[in-house]
Formats: sequence, structure tokens, C-alpha cells
Amino acid sequence: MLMSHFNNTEEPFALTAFGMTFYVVTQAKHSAEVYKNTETLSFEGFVQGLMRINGNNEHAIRVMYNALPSDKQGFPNPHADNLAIEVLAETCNYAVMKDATQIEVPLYQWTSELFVQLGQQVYFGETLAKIDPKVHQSFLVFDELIWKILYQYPSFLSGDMAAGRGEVVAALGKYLRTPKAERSDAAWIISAMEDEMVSLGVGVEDMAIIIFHLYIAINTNTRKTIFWVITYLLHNPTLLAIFRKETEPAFDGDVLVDPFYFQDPAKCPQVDAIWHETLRMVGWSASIRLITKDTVIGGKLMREGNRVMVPHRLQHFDETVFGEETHVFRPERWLNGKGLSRSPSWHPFGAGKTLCSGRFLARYSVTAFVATVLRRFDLEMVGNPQFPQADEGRPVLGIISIKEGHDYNVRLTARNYIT
Ligand code: HEM
Repeated sequence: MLMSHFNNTEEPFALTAFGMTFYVVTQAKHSAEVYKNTETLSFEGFVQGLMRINGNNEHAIRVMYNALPSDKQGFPNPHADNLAIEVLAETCNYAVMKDATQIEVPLYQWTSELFVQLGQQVYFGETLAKIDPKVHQSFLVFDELIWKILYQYPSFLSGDMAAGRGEVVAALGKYLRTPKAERSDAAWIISAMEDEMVSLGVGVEDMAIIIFHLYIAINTNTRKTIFWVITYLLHNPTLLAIFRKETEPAFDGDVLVDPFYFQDPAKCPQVDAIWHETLRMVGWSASIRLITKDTVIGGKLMREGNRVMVPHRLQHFDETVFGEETHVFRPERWLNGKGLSRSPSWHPFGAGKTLCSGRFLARYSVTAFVATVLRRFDLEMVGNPQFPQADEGRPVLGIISIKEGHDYNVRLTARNYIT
């Protein structure tokens, strides 16, 4: 009902929920005004609010938003881990091992746990998992309940979310107290952020919360995108075969030797189309800005102190832009040469100054993961599960979760044709 209300509305309008007013901007031309206006509409204001809710003190927030030193060095170079049946069985105690070549796992749980563990290892090395082997699970408890923060639920109703968050922040605190020499396998960005925060006088407790926000950014959306890509492929075996075939040249045997191969739409047009269509179907990105001074957008006066929201998901279902039946997963809509990915209505990663800085890494890691799984395993659904429902009612910061009880089992069988 809310969606149809939005769809029928051309001009920005105000929505008051839980005592807070949001101005909602549904038109691409008006959202461009929002992104361009960095003077009176602030993304930082929104994120700082999040930092406060998650426990950062004012000093830490202030120093994090002062200009940083300009002499930064290069970026880290994350790599993917190898997958094997034995590793799978060892790393997930819920997996049912059928024999030496076959295993069954609940797909959402498996992709989430595995990917968060990989992300954690790439950024924090081995140390964080040694400090708390269950930290990735605590994060997932928090991450599935993050909507309670976005809805500003009172603390007496958010104990479960806060407990998950508390465990991750506590582990990060212990990590930061561990002598640096004992965690030299951390990615450059973690180590550099820590050095800069120390030099700015940020205490360990605050550093842990700040790094927790990075942990969220790294892990929340990629794990879910992997689940949805695999789900769409499993429900369309022809497409799955195409994905596997197109990514084949990037492998030597079962080893991924050229992950950049399938980032190129000219070499892998179908992978490109599947990536975009998945983001379109399950992306719930909405840019939110704090209004720091009365501002007019699309002829509507927006009052200082409130927030303006651009719900990109609505624009992604606009049939005048994306073609017929936008509620149906149809990757071919991206193959029609109309340059849809450059459309002003296409914003799965937000836009403007705060466009997601992880968008290339996200595509790289999701496609590398899915291609590697398909290269090494035959994948099939166990039984005949219904298509999992997306939990559209709960806000997230990017990709939609599944509704509770909608996870389903898949069987992975090691492929033995590989040379
Ligand atoms: C499919 C995966 C992803 C999606 C859909 C996604 C989506 C988004 C969205 C919608 C925003 C807000 C932009 C705005 O309001 O203007 C954002 C911001 C951000 N994302 Fe992502 N993201 C993904 C993956 C990642 C990854 C893997 C990383 C890090 C490794 C990352 C790091 C960030 C950061 C640091 C910001 C804040 C940018 C800023 O303040 O300048 N994201 N992302």
C-alpha cells in the first residue's frame, strides 16, 4: 500500500514516523538536487547519529570528521580463500556431510557465515577469530536486527540487537589492545585507521565502535547479494549454465586465476546483466541526509533538523525506465544496449559525494565467490523449496534480508571433471 502511494506521487512529500519527519523524494530529477546539495543536506549528520546510537562519544565523532592527513598510502589487496568439501564441513557445524564429495547446507546461513568469516580474515587477519571464534555469528545476530536501529526502537525492545553488537565491539576492543606486532596480518586500512585514530587521541573503546561501522560496511551487503545471485540462478538452470560457461576462461582447473575477467561486460555480458538485475530486485538502498538548514527540493520546503530520504528502490521499479514487468527477474533488460546502468534512476550504491566506496570490491567479491562455487561444485536445491521471500518491511542499508524461516537447503557436489 505504501509502495503504491509512493508510486503515485510526483512531488516530494513529508512522512512522520516515530516522532521524526522524513521528506521523501521519488523523482530522479529531484534526487539529483539532493545529491548535489552538500551544503545543507548532510550524510555525515546521518552517520554521526548512527555512531551515537552505537555508543561513540562526542570527542571520537568530532575527530573522525575532521580533515584527515593527506599522506595516505596504497590500498589493501584482499584475496579469496580456497573452498573444499572438508573445509566446508569443518567450518560449518550445521552442514550435513553426505559423503566425501557431497554436503548439504542452508544457503542463507552458509553464504552469510562463510563470507563474513572471509571478510573478517581479509581485513583483520587471524587474530580477531582467535580472540572470539564466534564473532562473525554475533555480527549476524546484530545485522539481521539492524532495522531496530533504523526504526529507532527503544532499548528495552532491542536487547537482542544490542547483545550481538556488544559482542562484536568487545572483540574489536580486545583486538585493538593486542600488541600490533601480534596482528601484522591485518589489512592496511585497519592498521592505518588505527594509527590515525591514536594520533587524534581516540580511545580504544571508541576506536572499536568506529571500526565496527567498517565491519558492517564490509560484510552486511555482500553476503546477502551472494545468496540472492545463487538463488536466482538455482531457479533458472539455463542462466546458471550461462554464468558458469561465461566465467570458465577465468579459471585454470579449479583455481580462479583471472577474477578481473568477469568484471568486464564485453567478455561476460550475462554476468554483468545478472549482477545488475539482482541489485535491482533486492537492493533496498535509500540515501538519507540530515537537513542542516531549511532547503527547497522539487519546490517543497524542507525544514532544518529533519531528514530527507531518496528511496532508490522505487525508482528501480519504474517501468518507463527499466521496461515491462519490473517485478520479474529478467537480466536481459540490461542487454538491450540502452545503457541502463547509466540511467539517473539507477542508484543501488547511493550517489553523489557518498556513493558507496566499496561498490567495485562488492562486485568483485560476489562474482568471484559465485563463479568459484559454480566451478567447483554442482549445486541443487534440496526438495522443492518455494522462492524465498524478501523481507521488504524491515529497512536495511543496501540489500534486503530474507523473511524468517525462508532459508533453504542446497546440496553441493564436488565436480570431478576439472583438469
Ligand atoms: C552489494 C554490496 C553493497 C551495496 C548494495 C552497498 C550500498 C551502499 C549504499 C546504498 C551506501 C550509501 C550511499 C549514500 O547514501 O549516498 C553505501 C555507502 C558505503 N559503503 Fe557500500 N554497499 C555495498 C558493499 C560495500 C562494501 C563491500 C564496502 C566496503 C568494503 C562498502 C563500503 C561503504 C562505505 C565506506 C560507505 C560510506 C560512503 C561514504 O560515506 O562516503 N560497501 N553503500
